[in-house]
Amino acid sequence: MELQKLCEKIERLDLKSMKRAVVHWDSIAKPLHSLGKLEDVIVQIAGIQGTEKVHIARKALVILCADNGVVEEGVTQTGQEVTAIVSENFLTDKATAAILCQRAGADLLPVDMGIARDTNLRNCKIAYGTKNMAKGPAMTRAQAIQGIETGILLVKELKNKGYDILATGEMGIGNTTSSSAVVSVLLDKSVEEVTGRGAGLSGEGLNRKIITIKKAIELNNPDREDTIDVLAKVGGFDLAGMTGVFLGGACYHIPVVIDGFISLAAALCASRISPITRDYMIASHVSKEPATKMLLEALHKDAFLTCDMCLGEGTGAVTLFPILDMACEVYDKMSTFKDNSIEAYQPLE
Ligand SMILES: O=C(O)c1ccc[n+]([C@@H]2O[C@H](COP(=O)([O-])O)[C@@H](O)[C@H]2O)c1
Ligand SMILES: Cc1cc2nc[nH]c2cc1C
Repeated sequence: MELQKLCEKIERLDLKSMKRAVVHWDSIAKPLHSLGKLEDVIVQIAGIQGTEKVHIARKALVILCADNGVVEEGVTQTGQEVTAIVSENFLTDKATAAILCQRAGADLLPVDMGIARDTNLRNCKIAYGTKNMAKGPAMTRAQAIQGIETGILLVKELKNKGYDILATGEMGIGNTTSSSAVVSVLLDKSVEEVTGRGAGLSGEGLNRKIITIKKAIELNNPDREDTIDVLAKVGGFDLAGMTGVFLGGACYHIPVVIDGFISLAAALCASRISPITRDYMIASHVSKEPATKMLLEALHKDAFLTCDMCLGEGTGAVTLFPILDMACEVYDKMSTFKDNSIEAYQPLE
Protein backbone atom coordinates (compact mmCIF):
# COMPACT_ATOMS: atom_id res chain seq x y z
CA MET A 1 0.00 0.00 0.00
CA GLU A 2 1.19 3.50 -0.74
CA LEU A 3 2.93 5.17 2.19
CA GLN A 4 0.47 8.04 2.53
CA LYS A 5 -2.57 5.74 2.44
CA LEU A 6 -0.98 3.48 5.05
CA CYS A 7 -0.34 6.46 7.34
CA GLU A 8 -3.93 7.65 6.95
CA LYS A 9 -5.08 4.29 8.33
CA ILE A 10 -3.13 4.64 11.60
CA GLU A 11 -5.60 4.55 14.48
CA ARG A 12 -5.67 6.28 17.84
CA LEU A 13 -5.06 4.18 20.96
CA ASP A 14 -8.00 2.19 22.29
CA LEU A 15 -9.24 4.31 25.21
CA LYS A 16 -11.59 1.62 26.55
CA SER A 17 -8.74 -0.86 27.02
CA MET A 18 -6.65 1.89 28.63
CA LYS A 19 -9.44 2.70 31.08
CA ARG A 20 -9.81 -0.97 31.99
CA ALA A 21 -6.05 -1.20 32.55
CA VAL A 22 -6.19 1.82 34.90
CA VAL A 23 -9.10 0.25 36.79
CA HIS A 24 -7.06 -2.93 37.17
CA TRP A 25 -3.97 -1.06 38.45
CA ASP A 26 -6.19 0.82 40.90
CA SER A 27 -7.61 -2.45 42.21
CA ILE A 28 -4.16 -3.82 43.05
CA ALA A 29 -3.27 -3.73 46.75
CA LYS A 30 -0.77 -0.87 46.79
CA PRO A 31 -1.02 2.92 47.03
CA LEU A 32 -2.54 4.37 43.87
CA HIS A 33 -0.09 4.94 41.02
CA SER A 34 2.82 4.00 43.27
CA LEU A 35 4.54 2.21 40.38
CA GLY A 36 4.49 5.48 38.44
CA LYS A 37 5.71 5.16 34.85
CA LEU A 38 5.60 1.36 35.12
CA GLU A 39 1.84 1.68 35.42
CA ASP A 40 1.57 4.27 32.66
CA VAL A 41 3.49 2.17 30.17
CA ILE A 42 1.27 -0.87 30.74
CA VAL A 43 -1.80 1.34 30.23
CA GLN A 44 -0.23 2.66 27.01
CA ILE A 45 0.45 -0.89 25.77
CA ALA A 46 -3.16 -1.82 26.59
CA GLY A 47 -4.24 1.06 24.33
CA ILE A 48 -1.85 -0.08 21.58
CA GLN A 49 -2.83 -3.77 21.73
CA GLY A 50 -6.55 -3.01 22.14
CA THR A 51 -6.91 -5.19 25.23
CA GLU A 52 -6.28 -4.72 28.94
CA LYS A 53 -4.73 -8.21 28.89
CA VAL A 54 -1.32 -6.82 27.98
CA HIS A 55 1.14 -9.31 26.47
CA ILE A 56 4.81 -8.58 25.89
CA ALA A 57 6.32 -12.07 26.11
CA ARG A 58 7.60 -12.13 22.52
CA LYS A 59 10.14 -9.40 22.00
CA ALA A 60 12.48 -8.50 19.16
CA LEU A 61 15.17 -5.94 18.50
CA VAL A 62 15.35 -4.74 14.90
CA ILE A 63 18.77 -3.27 14.09
CA LEU A 64 18.96 -1.21 10.92
CA CYS A 65 22.54 -1.17 9.65
CA ALA A 66 23.92 1.17 7.00
CA ASP A 67 26.88 3.25 5.94
CA ASN A 68 27.09 6.98 5.42
CA GLY A 69 29.03 8.59 2.56
CA VAL A 70 29.74 11.65 4.71
CA VAL A 71 32.31 9.61 6.66
CA GLU A 72 34.87 10.58 3.98
CA GLU A 73 34.79 14.12 5.44
CA GLY A 74 36.56 12.88 8.60
CA VAL A 75 33.57 13.25 10.94
CA THR A 76 34.06 9.96 12.80
CA GLN A 77 36.63 8.41 15.08
CA THR A 78 36.66 5.04 13.32
CA GLY A 79 36.55 3.97 9.70
CA GLN A 80 33.50 2.92 7.73
CA GLU A 81 34.58 -0.77 7.74
CA VAL A 82 33.51 -0.98 11.41
CA THR A 83 29.84 -0.87 10.39
CA ALA A 84 30.01 -4.25 8.61
CA ILE A 85 32.18 -5.86 11.28
CA VAL A 86 29.93 -4.91 14.21
CA SER A 87 26.77 -5.67 12.20
CA GLU A 88 27.95 -9.20 11.41
CA ASN A 89 28.85 -9.67 15.09
CA PHE A 90 25.13 -9.33 15.88
CA LEU A 91 24.68 -12.71 14.21
CA THR A 92 27.31 -14.47 16.30
CA ASP A 93 26.21 -12.96 19.62
CA LYS A 94 29.50 -11.07 19.90
CA ALA A 95 28.04 -7.54 19.86
CA THR A 96 26.72 -5.83 22.99
CA ALA A 97 23.12 -5.70 21.80
CA ALA A 98 23.15 -9.44 21.10
CA ILE A 99 24.31 -10.23 24.63
CA LEU A 100 21.69 -7.92 26.14
CA CYS A 101 19.01 -9.55 23.97
CA GLN A 102 19.95 -12.99 25.28
CA ARG A 103 19.59 -11.75 28.85
CA ALA A 104 16.30 -9.97 28.13
CA GLY A 105 14.79 -12.89 26.20
CA ALA A 106 14.50 -10.91 22.97
CA ASP A 107 15.19 -12.11 19.43
CA LEU A 108 17.42 -10.02 17.26
CA LEU A 109 16.94 -9.08 13.62
CA PRO A 110 19.91 -7.22 12.14
CA VAL A 111 19.09 -5.83 8.71
CA ASP A 112 21.47 -4.62 6.01
CA MET A 113 19.80 -1.40 4.84
CA GLY A 114 22.89 -0.18 3.00
CA ILE A 115 26.23 -1.33 4.34
CA ALA A 116 29.14 -0.44 2.06
CA ARG A 117 30.00 -4.08 1.36
CA ASP A 118 28.03 -7.30 1.01
CA THR A 119 27.14 -8.92 4.33
CA ASN A 120 25.39 -12.04 5.54
CA LEU A 121 22.62 -10.06 7.31
CA ARG A 122 19.01 -9.94 6.17
CA ASN A 123 19.41 -8.19 2.84
CA CYS A 124 17.34 -5.03 2.41
CA LYS A 125 20.24 -3.11 0.90
CA ILE A 126 19.19 0.10 -0.84
CA ALA A 127 22.74 0.92 -1.98
CA TYR A 128 26.34 0.46 -0.81
CA GLY A 129 26.13 3.40 1.61
CA THR A 130 24.61 6.83 1.06
CA LYS A 131 26.34 9.51 -1.00
CA ASN A 132 28.40 12.15 0.78
CA MET A 133 25.81 14.77 1.83
CA ALA A 134 28.51 17.44 1.98
CA LYS A 135 28.72 17.15 -1.81
CA GLY A 136 25.06 16.55 -2.74
CA PRO A 137 21.93 14.73 -1.52
CA ALA A 138 22.62 11.61 0.57
CA MET A 139 20.04 9.66 -1.43
CA THR A 140 17.15 10.08 -3.83
CA ARG A 141 13.60 10.63 -2.62
CA ALA A 142 12.71 7.19 -4.00
CA GLN A 143 15.44 5.61 -1.87
CA ALA A 144 14.19 7.39 1.27
CA ILE A 145 10.68 6.07 0.61
CA GLN A 146 12.10 2.59 -0.08
CA GLY A 147 13.84 2.72 3.32
CA ILE A 148 10.66 3.77 5.14
CA GLU A 149 8.58 1.14 3.38
CA THR A 150 11.16 -1.53 4.20
CA GLY A 151 10.88 -0.64 7.91
CA ILE A 152 7.08 -0.84 7.77
CA LEU A 153 7.20 -4.23 6.02
CA LEU A 154 9.66 -5.59 8.58
CA VAL A 155 7.18 -4.76 11.35
CA LYS A 156 4.35 -6.38 9.40
CA GLU A 157 6.46 -9.52 9.10
CA LEU A 158 7.34 -9.53 12.82
CA LYS A 159 3.70 -8.97 13.76
CA ASN A 160 2.73 -11.97 11.60
CA LYS A 161 5.40 -14.02 13.36
CA GLY A 162 3.71 -13.25 16.68
CA TYR A 163 5.96 -10.61 18.24
CA ASP A 164 4.28 -8.42 20.88
CA ILE A 165 6.79 -5.60 21.27
CA LEU A 166 9.79 -4.28 19.35
CA ALA A 167 12.92 -2.31 20.15
CA THR A 168 14.73 -0.18 17.59
CA GLY A 169 18.47 -0.20 17.09
CA GLU A 170 20.99 0.84 14.46
CA MET A 171 24.61 0.41 13.51
CA GLY A 172 26.31 2.80 11.16
CA ILE A 173 29.54 4.70 11.44
CA GLY A 174 28.72 8.35 10.71
CA ASN A 175 25.04 8.11 11.59
CA THR A 176 25.26 10.69 14.38
CA THR A 177 26.31 13.17 11.64
CA SER A 178 23.22 12.43 9.55
CA SER A 179 21.02 12.38 12.67
CA SER A 180 22.30 15.77 13.85
CA ALA A 181 21.65 17.21 10.39
CA VAL A 182 18.09 15.86 10.34
CA VAL A 183 17.39 17.07 13.89
CA SER A 184 18.86 20.52 13.25
CA VAL A 185 16.55 20.96 10.25
CA LEU A 186 13.38 19.45 11.75
CA LEU A 187 13.66 21.18 15.13
CA ASP A 188 15.10 24.38 13.66
CA LYS A 189 18.04 24.29 16.08
CA SER A 190 21.60 25.39 15.45
CA VAL A 191 23.97 22.64 14.33
CA GLU A 192 26.19 23.35 17.36
CA GLU A 193 23.31 22.60 19.76
CA VAL A 194 22.47 19.24 18.26
CA THR A 195 25.91 17.85 17.47
CA GLY A 196 27.98 15.68 19.80
CA ARG A 197 30.97 13.40 19.76
CA GLY A 198 29.13 10.31 18.49
CA ALA A 199 31.28 7.23 18.97
CA GLY A 200 34.12 9.08 20.71
CA LEU A 201 35.14 11.90 18.36
CA SER A 202 38.01 14.23 19.33
CA GLY A 203 37.52 17.99 19.88
CA GLU A 204 39.05 18.82 16.52
CA GLY A 205 36.85 16.19 14.87
CA LEU A 206 33.76 17.70 16.48
CA ASN A 207 34.51 21.09 14.85
CA ARG A 208 34.93 19.39 11.49
CA LYS A 209 31.65 17.55 12.04
CA ILE A 210 29.78 20.80 12.78
CA ILE A 211 31.24 22.53 9.71
CA THR A 212 30.39 19.51 7.54
CA ILE A 213 26.77 19.37 8.75
CA LYS A 214 26.33 23.11 8.16
CA LYS A 215 27.76 22.72 4.66
CA ALA A 216 25.44 19.77 3.90
CA ILE A 217 22.35 21.66 5.05
CA GLU A 218 23.30 24.80 3.12
CA LEU A 219 24.12 22.88 -0.06
CA ASN A 220 21.05 20.60 -0.09
CA ASN A 221 18.56 23.07 1.41
CA PRO A 222 16.12 20.42 2.74
CA ASP A 223 12.50 21.46 3.22
CA ARG A 224 11.71 21.12 6.94
CA GLU A 225 7.99 20.80 6.14
CA ASP A 226 8.74 17.72 4.07
CA THR A 227 10.31 15.05 6.31
CA ILE A 228 11.03 12.70 3.42
CA ASP A 229 12.97 15.48 1.68
CA VAL A 230 15.02 15.98 4.87
CA LEU A 231 15.71 12.24 5.19
CA ALA A 232 16.69 12.01 1.53
CA LYS A 233 19.00 15.01 1.48
CA VAL A 234 20.79 14.74 4.84
CA GLY A 235 19.58 11.45 6.37
CA GLY A 236 20.67 7.84 6.12
CA PHE A 237 19.27 4.45 5.11
CA ASP A 238 19.20 3.34 8.77
CA LEU A 239 17.25 6.47 9.74
CA ALA A 240 14.76 5.90 6.92
CA GLY A 241 14.35 2.24 7.91
CA MET A 242 13.83 3.09 11.58
CA THR A 243 11.31 5.78 10.64
CA GLY A 244 9.44 2.99 8.89
CA VAL A 245 9.68 0.73 11.95
CA PHE A 246 7.99 3.41 14.08
CA LEU A 247 5.30 3.95 11.45
CA GLY A 248 4.89 0.17 11.17
CA GLY A 249 4.42 -0.12 14.94
CA ALA A 250 1.51 2.29 14.67
CA CYS A 251 0.08 0.60 11.56
CA TYR A 252 0.20 -2.89 13.09
CA HIS A 253 -0.50 -2.04 16.76
CA ILE A 254 2.89 -3.00 18.14
CA PRO A 255 4.65 -0.90 20.80
CA VAL A 256 8.10 0.21 19.64
CA VAL A 257 10.79 1.09 22.16
CA ILE A 258 13.01 4.00 21.14
CA ASP A 259 16.75 3.64 21.77
CA GLY A 260 19.24 6.54 21.81
CA PHE A 261 19.96 9.61 19.73
CA ILE A 262 19.71 8.09 16.24
CA SER A 263 16.58 6.16 17.13
CA LEU A 264 15.04 9.34 18.61
CA ALA A 265 15.86 11.23 15.41
CA ALA A 266 13.98 8.56 13.43
CA ALA A 267 11.10 8.68 15.94
CA LEU A 268 10.90 12.42 15.29
CA CYS A 269 10.76 11.80 11.53
CA ALA A 270 7.94 9.25 12.01
CA SER A 271 6.03 11.64 14.27
CA ARG A 272 6.29 14.36 11.61
CA ILE A 273 4.97 12.00 8.94
CA SER A 274 2.14 10.80 11.20
CA PRO A 275 1.76 12.47 14.63
CA ILE A 276 -0.33 9.60 16.11
CA THR A 277 2.73 7.35 15.75
CA ARG A 278 4.08 8.96 18.94
CA ASP A 279 1.43 7.15 20.99
CA TYR A 280 2.92 3.82 19.93
CA MET A 281 6.45 4.74 21.06
CA ILE A 282 8.08 4.08 24.42
CA ALA A 283 11.20 6.07 25.34
CA SER A 284 13.84 3.92 27.04
CA HIS A 285 16.86 6.01 28.02
CA VAL A 286 18.55 9.40 27.91
CA SER A 287 21.59 9.05 25.66
CA LYS A 288 24.63 11.20 26.36
CA GLU A 289 24.41 12.86 22.93
CA PRO A 290 23.50 16.52 23.53
CA ALA A 291 20.27 16.69 21.50
CA THR A 292 18.64 13.78 23.30
CA LYS A 293 16.72 15.87 25.82
CA MET A 294 15.30 18.22 23.20
CA LEU A 295 14.22 15.24 21.11
CA LEU A 296 12.47 13.65 24.09
CA GLU A 297 10.76 16.98 24.72
CA ALA A 298 9.73 17.35 21.08
CA LEU A 299 8.20 13.87 21.24
CA HIS A 300 6.59 14.59 24.66
CA LYS A 301 8.33 11.52 26.03
CA ASP A 302 9.82 10.82 29.41
CA ALA A 303 12.56 8.17 29.31
CA PHE A 304 12.84 5.52 32.01
CA LEU A 305 16.62 5.23 32.35
CA THR A 306 19.48 7.68 32.70
CA CYS A 307 22.62 5.58 32.53
CA ASP A 308 24.90 7.80 30.42
CA MET A 309 24.76 5.19 27.66
CA CYS A 310 25.52 6.21 24.07
CA LEU A 311 26.36 2.95 22.35
CA GLY A 312 23.37 2.64 20.05
CA GLU A 313 22.61 -0.80 18.52
CA GLY A 314 19.35 -0.77 20.54
CA THR A 315 21.25 -1.36 23.80
CA GLY A 316 19.25 1.21 25.79
CA ALA A 317 15.93 -0.03 24.41
CA VAL A 318 16.68 -3.67 25.25
CA THR A 319 17.82 -2.66 28.74
CA LEU A 320 14.26 -1.49 29.34
CA PHE A 321 12.73 -4.87 28.44
CA PRO A 322 13.30 -6.56 31.86
CA ILE A 323 11.70 -3.56 33.56
CA LEU A 324 8.67 -3.82 31.29
CA ASP A 325 8.49 -7.55 32.08
CA MET A 326 8.52 -6.75 35.79
CA ALA A 327 5.74 -4.18 35.39
CA CYS A 328 3.67 -6.67 33.41
CA GLU A 329 4.21 -9.40 35.97
CA VAL A 330 2.98 -7.25 38.85
CA TYR A 331 0.00 -6.13 36.74
CA ASP A 332 -0.84 -9.79 36.01
CA LYS A 333 -0.10 -11.46 39.32
CA MET A 334 -0.48 -8.99 42.16
CA SER A 335 -3.35 -9.51 44.58
CA THR A 336 -6.09 -6.91 44.79
CA PHE A 337 -7.52 -4.81 47.63
CA LYS A 338 -10.54 -7.12 47.53
CA ASP A 339 -8.38 -10.27 47.90
CA ASN A 340 -6.75 -8.72 50.96
CA SER A 341 -9.91 -7.21 52.44
CA ILE A 342 -8.28 -3.78 52.41
CA GLU A 343 -10.52 -0.79 51.79
CA ALA A 344 -9.57 0.58 48.39
CA TYR A 345 -8.31 4.11 47.79
CA GLN A 346 -10.62 6.40 45.89
CA PRO A 347 -9.21 6.69 42.37
CA LEU A 348 -7.49 10.04 41.85
CA GLU A 349 -9.26 12.58 39.65
O1 LIG B 1 22.45 5.74 20.48
C1 LIG B 1 23.15 6.75 20.71
O2 LIG B 1 22.75 7.68 21.39
C2 LIG B 1 24.52 6.80 20.08
C3 LIG B 1 25.34 7.89 20.33
C4 LIG B 1 26.59 7.90 19.78
C5 LIG B 1 27.02 6.86 18.95
N1 LIG B 1 26.21 5.81 18.70
C6 LIG B 1 26.68 4.68 17.84
O3 LIG B 1 27.90 5.02 17.25
C7 LIG B 1 27.85 5.00 15.83
C8 LIG B 1 27.75 6.40 15.30
O4 LIG B 1 28.73 7.25 15.81
P1 LIG B 1 29.57 8.13 14.77
O5 LIG B 1 30.51 8.90 15.63
O6 LIG B 1 30.26 7.16 13.86
O7 LIG B 1 28.58 8.98 14.07
C9 LIG B 1 26.61 4.24 15.47
O8 LIG B 1 26.93 2.91 15.14
C10 LIG B 1 25.72 4.33 16.72
O9 LIG B 1 25.11 3.10 16.97
C11 LIG B 1 24.98 5.76 19.26
C1 LIG C 1 33.27 -0.70 18.00
C2 LIG C 1 31.97 0.07 17.79
C3 LIG C 1 30.76 -0.55 18.15
C4 LIG C 1 29.57 0.16 17.95
N1 LIG C 1 28.29 -0.14 18.17
C5 LIG C 1 27.54 0.87 17.79
N2 LIG C 1 28.31 1.83 17.34
C6 LIG C 1 29.59 1.45 17.40
C7 LIG C 1 30.79 2.06 17.05
C8 LIG C 1 31.98 1.37 17.26
C9 LIG C 1 33.26 2.05 16.89
